[in-house]
Amino acid sequence: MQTFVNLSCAALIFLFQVILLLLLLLPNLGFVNYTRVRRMVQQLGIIVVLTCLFSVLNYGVESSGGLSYNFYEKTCPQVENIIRDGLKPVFSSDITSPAALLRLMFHDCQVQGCDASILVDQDSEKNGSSEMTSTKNFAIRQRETISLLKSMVEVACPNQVSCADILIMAAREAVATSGGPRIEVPLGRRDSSSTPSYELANALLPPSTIGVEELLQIFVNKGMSVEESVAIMGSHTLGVTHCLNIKNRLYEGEEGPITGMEHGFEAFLRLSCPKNEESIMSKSRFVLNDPTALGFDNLYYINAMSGHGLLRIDAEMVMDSRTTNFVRRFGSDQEAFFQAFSSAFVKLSSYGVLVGKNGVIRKRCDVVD
Ligand code: HEM
Ligand SMILES: [Ca+2]
Ligand SMILES: [Ca+2]
Repeated sequence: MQTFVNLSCAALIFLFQVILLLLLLLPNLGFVNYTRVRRMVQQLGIIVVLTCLFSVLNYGVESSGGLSYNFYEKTCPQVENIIRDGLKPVFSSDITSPAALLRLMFHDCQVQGCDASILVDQDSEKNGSSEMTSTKNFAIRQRETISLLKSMVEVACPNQVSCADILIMAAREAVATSGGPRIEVPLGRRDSSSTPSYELANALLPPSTIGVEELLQIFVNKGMSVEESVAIMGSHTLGVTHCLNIKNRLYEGEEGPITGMEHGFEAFLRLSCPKNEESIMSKSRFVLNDPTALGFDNLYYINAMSGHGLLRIDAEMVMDSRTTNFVRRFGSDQEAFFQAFSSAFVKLSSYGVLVGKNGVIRKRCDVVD
């Protein structure tokens, strides 16, 4: 879009220059008042230049909530390469790390915006226990990878790049490396200087039981369309869900078949997640989010349509009249999913961020001074 604005402006300005040149060069035809026409064209030209300047500047700021696509151009031009190279050994030593990094990003952004608050390990005197102690953050992993990347970035460009931006860039790499789209993300986030309480995290992170209504409330409030809200749930094309997050759907108060779940799959889940298991194994049992849990593809939608979705939201999105067409389209057109996912990712990662003089650039991601 920004390129489009720039190109249109350049084209308009060029057109006015050509008209002015023609007016200067063409022989005076007598029946046209050239001085008046030239003055009019000049005035119009000035208006076009000013409007263009305004919209180009304005677009850069407004489109991404104060973030920009070339934020570290002068202060740390190599930052994206450092992140990409730094992640290679992480991705190859732990094939499940891309899923963890993508979820980490959502859980940071959902509580007080994408400000790296989730990385802080200190309890705050004012707020009590840190956000990570919330049960909703169960099985959140890979926080230490962001600290590792931060230490690499600090060597090259000290005190310039926020942990919040590093987290977004890492999540973007996670999607791309798993076969998903390569998303251009605007940068310039700053880190929170305090850690929110675990109560805030508890209140803001969605429970595993939400339906379409709550889903739309969460994401439409962040400026997403219904299509983008359905697309961001496609994140569940990666990773796993632990049994404790689906037990309520499988067992609680359910005698008959589970709404929207195929019988064979229901039987499989009951076997994979036994009801009254007391052993230490029970907490670590999990099932795949979709059959290609390491690949970022559109199988999540195809899977949900065949009644193999794990969470209530997976089944409801297929049945609800507001979302069903998008689920179908993403299931049959991966490119459409990738496009909507990319714009949803940018919106999620730009919502309510700290920019400019707000927030800080932390020295260490796990500590606020
Ligand atoms: C708003 C509705 C959402 C709900 C109710 C939800 C719920 C869940 C649950 C229950 C799990 C399983 C956690 C576990 O048991 O280990 C999970 C995993 C995951 N979620 Fe979500 N989620 C939502 C949105 C998102 C969004 C917006 C993203 C990314 C932008 C995301 C990315 C992931 C990923 C990648 C995993 C797999 C993590 C792993 O394997 O380590 N989720 N989600
Ligand atoms: Ca946060
Ligand atoms: Ca997949």
